[in-house]
Amino acid sequence: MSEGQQVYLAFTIVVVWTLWTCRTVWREFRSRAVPTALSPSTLVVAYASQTGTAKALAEQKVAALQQQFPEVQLRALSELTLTDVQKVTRMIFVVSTYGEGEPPDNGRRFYRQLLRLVADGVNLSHMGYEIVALGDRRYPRFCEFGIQLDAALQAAKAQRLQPMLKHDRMTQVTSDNVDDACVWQLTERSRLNGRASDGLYLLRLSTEQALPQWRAGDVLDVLPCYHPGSDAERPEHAPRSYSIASVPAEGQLLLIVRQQVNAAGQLGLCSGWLTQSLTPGAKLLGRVRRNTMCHLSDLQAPLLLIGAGSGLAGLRSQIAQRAQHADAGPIWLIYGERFPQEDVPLAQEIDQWLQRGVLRRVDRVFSRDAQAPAYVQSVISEKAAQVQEFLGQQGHVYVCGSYARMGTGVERSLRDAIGEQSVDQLLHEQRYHRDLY
Ligand SMILES: Cc1cc2nc3c(=O)[nH]c(=O)nc-3n(C[C@H](O)[C@H](O)[C@H](O)COP(=O)(O)O)c2cc1C
Repeated sequence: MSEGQQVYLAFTIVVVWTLWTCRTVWREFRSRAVPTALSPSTLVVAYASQTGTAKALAEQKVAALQQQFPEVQLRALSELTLTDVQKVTRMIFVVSTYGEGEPPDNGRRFYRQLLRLVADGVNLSHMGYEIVALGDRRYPRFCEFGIQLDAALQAAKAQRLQPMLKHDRMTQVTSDNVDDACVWQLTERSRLNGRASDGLYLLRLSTEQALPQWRAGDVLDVLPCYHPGSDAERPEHAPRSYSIASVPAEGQLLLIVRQQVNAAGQLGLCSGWLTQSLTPGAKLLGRVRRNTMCHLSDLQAPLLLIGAGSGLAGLRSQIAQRAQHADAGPIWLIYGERFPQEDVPLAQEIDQWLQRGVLRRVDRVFSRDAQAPAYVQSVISEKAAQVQEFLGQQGHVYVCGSYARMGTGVERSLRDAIGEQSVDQLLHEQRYHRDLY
């Protein structure tokens, strides 16, 4: 081969190699550049979901529609703007209701924006829509967000293509097939507080079946007052949900259950059964329910855990998950109870985690402390600058406990402490997780 031919060959190889690399990079870029742009022919299935049920239903819908509508796209409402909506001609909304008839966190911004545009006289008459609303009839405002969203879309002159479908959580769950539920055995139950009333209990459950692979943040739906394997008929009670307090790597499923007692002194149906009637060794039927909005994938990011009472369950599972990873990011735990002497559940374990460095910082506060009564909200307000510094740009907030007694107060104090915009950003970037009941 002459020198000229050699140079030509080398040149050709370099060009082909460069083109090939560019093609590969472009393909990779394109495959990652989701979501793809919306066009008038795109059918958008948009969900707003707090604990993942509406999201899962929306995913099922997209899978079912793919054959008929190849251009179907799944989006969280938080990923959509009104400009997007003005581009498409057909949408299906799958939305749950949260709080006291409010939108879930990832639907709030979109809804606020929609209301603003409606007030400005926006016209969405080019768009047809359907709403699938998820709710729970035990709440006074059943499926309220679906209803409000429908009213706003009507006011914007969008066309309702189907009457709204309302799913009641209880009928949905009870009519589900419980065959894929797991039979659990209560191996141990211990009392976590020393007070005469408001017993808080740790339940250890094991199973002879393969251990389900749940994730921190998931929930166990328990069928109350039913002993699997006995001849007794299955009672007609709706399952009760409990945040799972452990991770599968621990080899057991832990629950932290508050014994509920009504004004007449009667024990709560499921909590009374779990904390009193059920004897160790007895079996129960429970199914793990995925709570995808409470799954934390970024284990390196700072994590601010806030909770009170039995909310410790959800917080414990997040700590246990990070305890499995040597390089996990820092955790700051803020936990509230009532009495400093009697109410320090899992004290030993938490202190060990603190010594091992799994927890960076722990603040315990007590609302009935004679010297310094305080709620978790007070810690956020008093340590506002430290909260802001701890969270930085990547930090996640995880709140677990009673919605009425704690959830709304925590959000208010966070907004005061780190600013409206930062909290909206946390919500938008799905870094604010709330497992509230
Ligand atoms: C704290 C809290 C508040 C709720 N408030 C309502 C409500 O006001 N109205 C309603 O119909 N359902 C309410 N629900 C029930 C949920 O909408 C229902 O469980 C739904 O299936 C959850 O769907 P998701 O997992 O997609 O968020 C509430 C649930 C929780 C945990």
